[in-house]
Amino acid sequence: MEKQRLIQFKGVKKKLGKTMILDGINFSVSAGEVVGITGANGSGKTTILRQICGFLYPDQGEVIVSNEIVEPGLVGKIPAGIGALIETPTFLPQFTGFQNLALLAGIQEKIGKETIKKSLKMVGLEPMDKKKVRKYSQGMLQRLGIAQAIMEEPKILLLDEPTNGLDKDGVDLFRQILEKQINDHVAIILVSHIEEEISRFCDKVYLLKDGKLELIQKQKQREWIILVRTVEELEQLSYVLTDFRIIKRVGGFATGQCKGEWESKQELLAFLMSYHIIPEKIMMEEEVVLC
Ligand SMILES: Nc1ncnc2c1ncn2[C@@H]1O[C@H](COP(=O)(O)OP(=O)(O)OP(=O)(O)O)[C@@H](O)[C@H]1O
Repeated sequence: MEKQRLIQFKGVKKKLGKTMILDGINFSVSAGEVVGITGANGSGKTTILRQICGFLYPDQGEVIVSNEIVEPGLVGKIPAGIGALIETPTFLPQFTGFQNLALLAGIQEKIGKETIKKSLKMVGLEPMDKKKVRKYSQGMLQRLGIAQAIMEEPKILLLDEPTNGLDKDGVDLFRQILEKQINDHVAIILVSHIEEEISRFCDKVYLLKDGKLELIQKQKQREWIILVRTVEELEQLSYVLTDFRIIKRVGGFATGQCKGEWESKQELLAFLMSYHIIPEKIMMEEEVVLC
């Protein structure tokens, strides 16, 4: 069964000032899919996100969100079902993080206090912290921005440089959140300059250059951890896997790491078994971080 396409760009052209920023853009994002967009500063990545939110409209072509053409008339109001973190999030400085989210949620009247608290906890912020947002660090603001984007359990999530300013714990929490959103079949666009981030999470990656989108990665590259009993087996792995490296032992086993496009552990296991290698265990990188 074909997955539901939640975002579609059809021949979208957009001029800003005298420059043609988007010059015939075509792409789509389905439920549960993560599409990455990368490109130089000023190439127009945020312009794409703004059009999905209805902050800007194409000069030519169509932007279709949840089966509806985005048309003028809703300026400044993000359509229902979209969670967005676009550029540096702005909040009211005299209020706490919780109060800010409660105010934003109050506008839509869709979620209660407990859901807001849950979102804050997911990003590692203490819901009842009395600290005002004006005293937040950049990383805390970014965490609050992510909480705001996910709190209404959107069907579509737009993330512009989401790990900006996050420390290692923040990045780990973000990874867990993204995994959850994918499992919940959210359609996600991730704009990022960080190659590692974009290649790990995205099913497809586009480069935006001179107003055109070029597909530069077709499938998600995940990091896999493979545990085996002997050093000889590690050596065998290094022959059959590209980009294979030996890492610190996990759980007492000889351990290696590689990058690859397998959809599941079973798929990787089948690949290794075709070379008569039977690993002790296969893990995804994030599982090792967690243990
Ligand atoms: N209202 C406007 N009028 C004229 N030009 C604009 C306007 N808004 C944005 N631009 C220009 O459009 C181009 C694309 O901007 P956009 O913010 O989409 O780029 P970006 O790829 O997101 O950049 P960055 O990586 O720096 O965030 C930039 O050159 C910007 O200066």
